[in-house]
Amino acid sequence: MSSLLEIVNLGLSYGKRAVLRSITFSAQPGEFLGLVGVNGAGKSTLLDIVAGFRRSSSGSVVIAGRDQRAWNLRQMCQRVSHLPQTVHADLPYMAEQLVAMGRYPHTDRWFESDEDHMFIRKAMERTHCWEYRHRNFRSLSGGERQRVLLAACLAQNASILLLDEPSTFLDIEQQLHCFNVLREEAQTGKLCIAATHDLNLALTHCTRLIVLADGVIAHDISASKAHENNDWLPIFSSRLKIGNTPAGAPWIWYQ
Ligand SMILES: Nc1ncnc2c1ncn2[C@@H]1O[C@H](COP(=O)(O)OP(=O)(O)OP(=O)(O)O)[C@@H](O)[C@H]1O
Repeated sequence: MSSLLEIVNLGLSYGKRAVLRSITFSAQPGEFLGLVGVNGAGKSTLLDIVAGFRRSSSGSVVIAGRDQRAWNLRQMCQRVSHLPQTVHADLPYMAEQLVAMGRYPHTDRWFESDEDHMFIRKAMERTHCWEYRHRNFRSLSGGERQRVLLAACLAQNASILLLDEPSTFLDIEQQLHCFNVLREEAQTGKLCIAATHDLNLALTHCTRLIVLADGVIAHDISASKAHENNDWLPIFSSRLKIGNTPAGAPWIWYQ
């Protein structure tokens, strides 16, 4: 199967400090990658580069078989959606208007089409925020805002979803729901990449873990086999242990 995303020898330095070095991996439609690593490991930087918001110092990003720089902005936004780690909370829009912005790459009209409305409603229902579609974004709680922003990403209907800590601010039920929705997106043939600090959410929902450490990919492992080799765990903490859930899935606990 051809790669939807191919990253080759990517590097980024700030002055003399290399934040990312020799990052190389490819990913296929249907994969759900958990991008994990300690604070400052480079997760957001990598997602930002793939989204086209930051320029790498070296290397290349190939999206759907074509160098990222060969796509124009609209074409990029049709293919890649990005949920940033932080969004200004004072955006002066209703929740539904914000989600509608996810449709902009697909429309050249002033008003949204029936199809746009279908995507907007479906996305808001999936992230459980349709009921407050008429609320001002500024008036929503942190978790309610996060659900609206995730809905905007889904409404964009891009083939690659880049999500920077998508479960931030969400209660436990909504964290599980969020990762379930992303897994479902991947199962429809999209590629989801989520940066997260929740290793168990990643292990139980992602297909693969990319572990960043000191600016490089320290481990690239199948989530379902993550317990077969626990070399990657001490990167996070010496207090972590890995075992299995009653259903046989990998599970981490701390001492
Ligand atoms: N504009 C910048 N100038 C200098 N250093 C930067 C800049 N932007 C990011 N960095 C550094 O790059 C490193 C990687 O940052 P990044 O935000 O990608 O980490 P992260 O893995 O997403 O971290 P976290 O888990 O804390 O969100 C950090 O050490 C950060 O301080």
